[in-house]
Amino acid sequence: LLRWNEIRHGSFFKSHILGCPTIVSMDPETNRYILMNESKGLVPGYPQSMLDILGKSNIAAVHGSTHRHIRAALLSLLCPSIIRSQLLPKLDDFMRCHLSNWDNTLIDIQQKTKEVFDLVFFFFFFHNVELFLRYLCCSLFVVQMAFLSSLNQIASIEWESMSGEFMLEFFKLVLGTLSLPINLPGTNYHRGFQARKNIVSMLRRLVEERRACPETKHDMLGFLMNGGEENRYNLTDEEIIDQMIAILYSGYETVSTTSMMAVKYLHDHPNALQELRKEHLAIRERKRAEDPINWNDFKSMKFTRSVIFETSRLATIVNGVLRKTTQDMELNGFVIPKGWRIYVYTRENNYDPCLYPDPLAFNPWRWMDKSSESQNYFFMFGGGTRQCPGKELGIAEISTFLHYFVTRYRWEEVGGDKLMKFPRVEAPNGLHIRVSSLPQINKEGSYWSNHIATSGTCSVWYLFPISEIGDERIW
Ligand code: HEM
Repeated sequence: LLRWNEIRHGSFFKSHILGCPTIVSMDPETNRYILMNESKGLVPGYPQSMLDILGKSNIAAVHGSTHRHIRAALLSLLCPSIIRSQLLPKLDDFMRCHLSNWDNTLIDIQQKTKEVFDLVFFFFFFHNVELFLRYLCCSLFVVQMAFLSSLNQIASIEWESMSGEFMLEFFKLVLGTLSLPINLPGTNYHRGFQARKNIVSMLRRLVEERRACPETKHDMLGFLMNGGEENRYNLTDEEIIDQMIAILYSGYETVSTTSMMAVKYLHDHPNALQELRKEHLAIRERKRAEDPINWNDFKSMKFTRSVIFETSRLATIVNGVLRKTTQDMELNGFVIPKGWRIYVYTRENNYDPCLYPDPLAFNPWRWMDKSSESQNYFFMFGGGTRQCPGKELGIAEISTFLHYFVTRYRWEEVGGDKLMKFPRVEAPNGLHIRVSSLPQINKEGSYWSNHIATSGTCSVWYLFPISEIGDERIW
């Protein structure tokens, strides 16, 4: 067996992360072994600040039978039948509404995707959004929202600014999880911890209000509280609250950044955009303008799924995952002492030419063969018993966003915006695009050109027969 000071580079080496001795593993085979063998003592090893702020019942903080129990509850919440019957209709409703009025605008698509995907979780969690907002009024923002009486009366601007306030607390929490655990006023950790307290007390009162009311709400919170009809999972209030935070935290940024990067890659690869648009226009052509996309439509989006995988691979939205050893153990010819962290660094695997020929090319077609998703080193959503339970929901969210985006709009980049891929994917000054409407097609096969003129709130539409225009929607 080798000593650690003999090896400082290559695909398996020692470093330090946040003061802890950490092995960085980039070897696909070793990474697979680590992810598949939690039961041998390779448990999640996230930093103390993250565990403190996300809560001790959080799914990433628990192991063994507790993990299995909580994971089963989350999986039942995020499973295909719930996505099909409950989440997809909400998603459609939400995206249809939020992706309107972008015509002739200059937008920062990074900012927009963040806003859109932050808000979407409120719709999933809180069936009765009005109740949630009233609740927030009582606890945080007494004056602003007191006059609201029903969801229909909530102007989207007010709704957005309200949830914006909640998100401010949530952003502090997120920053805190990425800081050194020094609990002094002014530190990110301290602010994050305070934000956790605020969020927990709000959610606790919400859970208590729900308990006091006999009616079961059919939303994520209702499901976590009741485990479906038969109360199968029986989570404590603390566990429920920590899982709500876990879901918000895990879906935060992963989905919005993948969407932003998909928009970027599609812009730079017109062939891929053309193929994607063809797929989505074919869905729209089977429907009336007001028809939502349903499960069958979602399942038919094969090229869209490929675009999402290729975007996750090439941009590498998640660089890797952290584990720690619960005992001394041998790994890859080395003895790793108990308590050391292992950074299962999957970024390199995404650019391995043996796994992905011409790895730096954006080529969604490489995913069109269904078996590519089940290859052994596909780690973009993790692996083993910790594989992302939100994978299918994340894909459904991005697909619905892309559906309304590419069927309603065309866009061009303003240009000059910097894009960073490491240590995290972001556009430090935003990614600005100029958006214009795409001519629409109705079920009978005639186009209506997006508004020719707008006066106040009234838009003038003009119908063109297909024969006069030709199929100019697809470029
Ligand atoms: C493109 C979007 C997403 C990506 C790339 C992604 C990636 C990942 C990865 C790599 C892991 C493994 C973490 C580990 O092994 O320690 C993970 C776990 C997890 N993800 Fe996702 N995720 C995405 C979307 C979501 C969404 C939308 C949700 C919630 C609805 C979610 C909820 C979770 C949860 C709860 C875990 C922890 C699972 C466990 O510890 O058993 N993720 N995700």
